[in-house]
Amino acid sequence: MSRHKLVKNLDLDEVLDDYDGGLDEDVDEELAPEDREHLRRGTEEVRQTLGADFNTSNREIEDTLYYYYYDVPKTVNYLLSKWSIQRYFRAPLTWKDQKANTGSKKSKKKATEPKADGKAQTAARKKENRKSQNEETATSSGSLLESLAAGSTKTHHPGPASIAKSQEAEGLGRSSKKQAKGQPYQESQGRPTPASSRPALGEGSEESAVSQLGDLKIQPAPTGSPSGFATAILGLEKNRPCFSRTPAVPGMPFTIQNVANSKAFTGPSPDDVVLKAQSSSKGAKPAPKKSEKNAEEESEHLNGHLKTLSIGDENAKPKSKLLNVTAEHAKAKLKKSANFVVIGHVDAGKSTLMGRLLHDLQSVDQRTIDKYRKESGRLGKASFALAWVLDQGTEERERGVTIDIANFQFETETTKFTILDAPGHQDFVPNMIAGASQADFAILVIDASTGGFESGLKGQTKEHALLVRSMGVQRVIVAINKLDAVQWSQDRFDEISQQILAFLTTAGFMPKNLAFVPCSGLAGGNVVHKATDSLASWYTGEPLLSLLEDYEPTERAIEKPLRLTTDDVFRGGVQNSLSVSGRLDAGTLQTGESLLIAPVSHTATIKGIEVNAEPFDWAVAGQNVILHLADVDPKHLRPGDVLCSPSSPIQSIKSFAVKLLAFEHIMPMHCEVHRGRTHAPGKIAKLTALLDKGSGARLKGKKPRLIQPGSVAEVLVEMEEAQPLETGNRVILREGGVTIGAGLIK
Ligand SMILES: Nc1nc2c(ncn2[C@@H]2O[C@H](COP(=O)(O)OP(=O)(O)OP(=O)(O)O)[C@@H](O)[C@H]2O)c(=O)[nH]1
Repeated sequence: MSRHKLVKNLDLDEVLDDYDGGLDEDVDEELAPEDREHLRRGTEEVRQTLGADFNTSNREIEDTLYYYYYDVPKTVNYLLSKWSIQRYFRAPLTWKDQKANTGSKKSKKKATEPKADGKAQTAARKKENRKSQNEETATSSGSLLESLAAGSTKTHHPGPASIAKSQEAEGLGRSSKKQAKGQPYQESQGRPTPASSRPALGEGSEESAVSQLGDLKIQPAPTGSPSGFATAILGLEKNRPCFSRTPAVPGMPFTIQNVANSKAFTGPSPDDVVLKAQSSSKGAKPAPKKSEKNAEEESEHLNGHLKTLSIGDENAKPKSKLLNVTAEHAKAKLKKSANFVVIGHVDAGKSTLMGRLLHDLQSVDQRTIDKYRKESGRLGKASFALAWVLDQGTEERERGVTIDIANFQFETETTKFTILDAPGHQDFVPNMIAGASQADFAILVIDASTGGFESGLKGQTKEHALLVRSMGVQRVIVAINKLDAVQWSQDRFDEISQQILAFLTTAGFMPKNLAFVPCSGLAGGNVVHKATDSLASWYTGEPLLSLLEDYEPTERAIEKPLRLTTDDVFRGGVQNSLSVSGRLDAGTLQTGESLLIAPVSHTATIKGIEVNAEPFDWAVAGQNVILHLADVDPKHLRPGDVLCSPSSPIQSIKSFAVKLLAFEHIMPMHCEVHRGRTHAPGKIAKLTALLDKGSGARLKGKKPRLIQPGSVAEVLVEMEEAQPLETGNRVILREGGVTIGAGLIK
């Protein structure tokens, strides 16, 4: 994960408090040589992107880079947004202005507080900030409205304070690095064989999966701890008191329709700021153009109106419409939707393939791709231009490696798809697990180039396939990629298909749920359109896109008790100081409904719901949602928490029996228990019994002292802290950066 993604956790007020007009001297001193190098290179890149005419100081660029953890596109976006706001209001605006105007109270406070006691100040501020968060959001909107009212006389524009506040509300302002570590509350910034012979995608036997997995000869995963880099960014530290979260999907995971297109101006335009404030006020509408003659009279009239306007108490308890959600869902006849995870060994071409898919579907325009081509060319990585559509982080781009799950939505005539592009590198398997936990099916990308397939087999190809199967994924489209690199050789395709088919069937996948397509993400053959290269004419089957559309939705657990595992916690905008995202695992929910947060047992009320970025009154199992919450302190919510109904709560448990497929030798040992995007420390306390791979029955004999890789067994896992887990949940056990087993809680 790129460092800037952690910045979502930061608190603007805290930074503004501390901000003295440049990088603090102590921060400057703290900078490691690589940070200084990041700053230097980032500043050069920002200057190049903005052009020689763009008027800003190096200091300001450095500050912005620092805030965005050296993310150049975000820095450019911020500076451009700021520039457009300044131009709009024709008043120079600096962060010093922002600070002076947003917090004279704070400035005074700061003057009287000794800087030496920074820690205490920070803690106090955090407490105070949390307490007054909602109040401040409303105030910021209020001050903007007041400015608008005054502005209608054409003599007064919102001052920098309002702008700064609205920037803050929209995540445009600076934040502090300090709060990044371990703070749960975040500021949001923010396909086979020819068609005739290809088997149809269908259902597989769930029970047989774990047992069939047992027949496998599992390639031992490379041993050794994750790199320092991975440990730092994945938060793999031991002894955390509760589930810690694998790094978040960048931004708000299920609202971004087109990340690439949104990059140019991610901040709101001045018009957006004004319109948002107008629309959030009760009944206020943009005023029509007025004639000079009655402008004054009308502006007074408008002032009167605006004085009566107020932003509603965002914590006011929303009323439930008491809908029968199941009936509403049946009535709505929604387009089918599916999440798919893209897996495979590092550099198999996963991101490039998805970039190609989006490009050919025109979800990303040619200009953006050209820009990426130019920028990646400058880094000597021109071949990664398509991958950049999904790999948005600076480190990801510089290293040419996907680190975190990238999330992207697109729509065809028949289906709304969410891509979960998983990292292939072994250090980032936890992120791949996070993606797989939300997937309906998988695309397994295989590098067909000479040596590429073979090294993938030794690497993550098999581990990824086993992990997705262990997590309940039954359908796999095998994209045999980079065929352009082997002259679209049919022999190569057949050889790879046979080997992968044999492996996947042994791993518990049913052949009817597997499909194979020869393709090239880089050249574009058989992705959205059929390959035009004459060397590929032997393939008469469908391109990848058609295979995606063949997906038949499975039955969702709508009738079961509500379960939503939160994927992200963030500030969802001016009116929504606390929002969460995630996929509904089971049940239904509606606006006004009360939720119980597990494991903390606090309640919250649903103030608003977004499904695939559109407002809805309800949502059902299987949908990706954003919930805007009221009646809850942000400190009670962490990514990975489970939201449920107070009438059917999930229990938090400290130990559980799990039917486990061993990936490695297993004995009583420490392990990390991964569930979706979270993981927590625990231990395998007891090896209860070896199980028959076919029937799952306990094998007679002594209790095992060691479980061999490939065996299926029942083991007892004990957690350091109670966690919301229940029968039927799937968990992955890892130790020292290696997956040791996966299974189903009994
Ligand atoms: N010849 C050829 N090269 C490809 C193709 N697809 C990807 N590549 C190259 O393979 C390299 C890795 O591509 P990525 O898309 O980043 O691979 P990835 O699987 O997403 O990598 P990670 O997510 O980091 O595991 C890049 O240099 C691509 O240009 C292809 O179809 N043909």
